[in-house]
Amino acid sequence: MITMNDIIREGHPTLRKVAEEVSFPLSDADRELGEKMTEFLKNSQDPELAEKYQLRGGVGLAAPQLDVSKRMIAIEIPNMEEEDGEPFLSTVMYNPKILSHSVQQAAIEEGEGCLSVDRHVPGLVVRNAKITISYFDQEGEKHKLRLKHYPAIVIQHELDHLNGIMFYDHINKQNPNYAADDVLLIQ
Ligand SMILES: Cc1nc(NNC(=O)[C@H](CC2CCCC2)CN(O)CO)c(F)c(N2CCN3CCOC[C@@H]3C2)n1
Ligand code: NI
Repeated sequence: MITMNDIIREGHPTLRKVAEEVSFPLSDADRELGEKMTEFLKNSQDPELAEKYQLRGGVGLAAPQLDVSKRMIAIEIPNMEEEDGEPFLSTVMYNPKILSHSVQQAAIEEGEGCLSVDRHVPGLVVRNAKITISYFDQEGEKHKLRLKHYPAIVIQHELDHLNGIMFYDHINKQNPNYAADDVLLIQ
């Protein structure tokens, strides 16, 4: 199983690389890696397992964070309403791509963190509020998905990792908490 030891930290060159597209049919390695990434996120959201294996909570994970420079991300966004309900979005996306996005921008009010960053970096990370993405699933089926607000932000954070971008690259140097007044702040 993936633990924090498998996650590379800022300063590791792979985090600044543009990752390579995945080819289909998936190799066993790429298939298995996707499954392990999902397993990590689920474990990290289980209080007992997170405690037992000292996992930091995660709702997304990108292959470059495991020193695998491939365009694949795992997303595990729980259902905010009922606790043990079906997750809002639980999937591994291969070769994800933003097809279009809103002019409207949004940011998580308390800022972002990253499993590859062992420090708190304060500041607003302004992103597109709505995105339309395409991606391939494990079977090579192409999907198109429209997302907004919190899930859209999570996906953009992960897509950044595939292009060697870290969340703090987006933070305003002069005034980290600056956001134009039309930027939607998300709890
Ligand atoms: C927002 C949030 N970020 C958590 N961590 N950071 C991450 O996921 C990084 C990616 C996120 C940082 C901001 C946008 C994407 C990982 N990244 O570095 C991958 O590139 C959380 F853990 C978390 N939640 C809320 C839901 N909760 C359900 C119960 O279990 C705990 C869990 C905590 N929400
Ligand atoms: Ni991250």
